[in-house]
Amino acid sequence: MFILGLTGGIASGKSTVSRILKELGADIIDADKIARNIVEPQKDAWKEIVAHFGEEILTKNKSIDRIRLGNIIFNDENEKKILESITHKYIKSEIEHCLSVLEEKRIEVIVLDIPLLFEVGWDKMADEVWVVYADEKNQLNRLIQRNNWSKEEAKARINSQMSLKEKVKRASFVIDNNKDIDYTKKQVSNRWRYLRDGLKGND
Ligand SMILES: CC(C)(COP(=O)(O)OP(=O)(O)OC[C@H]1O[C@@H](n2cnc3c(N)ncnc32)[C@H](O)[C@@H]1O)[C@@H](O)C(=O)NCCC(=O)NCCS
Ligand SMILES: Nc1ncnc2c1ncn2[C@@H]1O[C@H](COP(=O)(O)OP(=O)(O)OP(=O)(O)O)[C@@H](O)[C@H]1O
Repeated sequence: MFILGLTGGIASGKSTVSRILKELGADIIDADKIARNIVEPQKDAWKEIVAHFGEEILTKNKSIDRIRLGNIIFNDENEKKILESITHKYIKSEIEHCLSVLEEKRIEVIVLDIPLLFEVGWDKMADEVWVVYADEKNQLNRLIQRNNWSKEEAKARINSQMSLKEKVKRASFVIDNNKDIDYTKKQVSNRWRYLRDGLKGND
């Protein structure tokens, strides 16, 4: 099974590219979705988070208040490290579980959509890595617009990640997501076809 890592910066367009790949027939593992599942009330990660951050980060129905927790960790590097040391082990084992299920189904290519692929060192799991790139201005504007954040809030999130330029340097392939969606679609479908043709050639 060929593992394709898909990453980028916050709001650079990973979900957009992931949607395009799905339309092309790809199977996708979405780390943000897994990160939400593992912190549901009463699960092990939820218990560890509440033990450290306290009940004040819970909503009335006991689920994690993501806005409150985000405000804490994106303004305090140490608290961010603590949250990651709790959640990443659960996220990794769920990804590994998904991979083993898909391996048995004889899926040819699996896309791992992981925002922190390089930061956490999970690029080692991938056979090649695609980075979705948007320049700083587009990334900031799209983030402000999508999340309704101030410029400062958006900048704090962007700065909490490895710089997108550094990710581009480490990429096997870069998708330029600065123009319209059709331009992005063209790059993705061409490279997807190239990848699939190469795999067929190896049969
Ligand atoms: C802090 C939390 C509760 C904020 O939730 P919120 O709903 O506002 O954001 P969401 O989870 O949808 O993430 C949006 C984007 O933020 C960025 N982001 C998330 N966690 C981190 C992090 N630890 N460091 C840097 N960027 C991050 C990613 O680009 C992600 O795509 C949440 O992001 C979280 O639990 N993060 C820790 C788990 C993690 O590292 N997730 C990333 C997937 S590996
Ligand atoms: N080429 C584009 N032109 C205009 N808007 C775009 C383009 N690509 C993405 N967007 C918009 O920018 C925002 C961010 O895109 P998207 O959600 O795909 O990013 P992401 O990298 O998955 O973000 P996150 O890291 O938060 O999960 C969305 O509101 C999306 O609709």
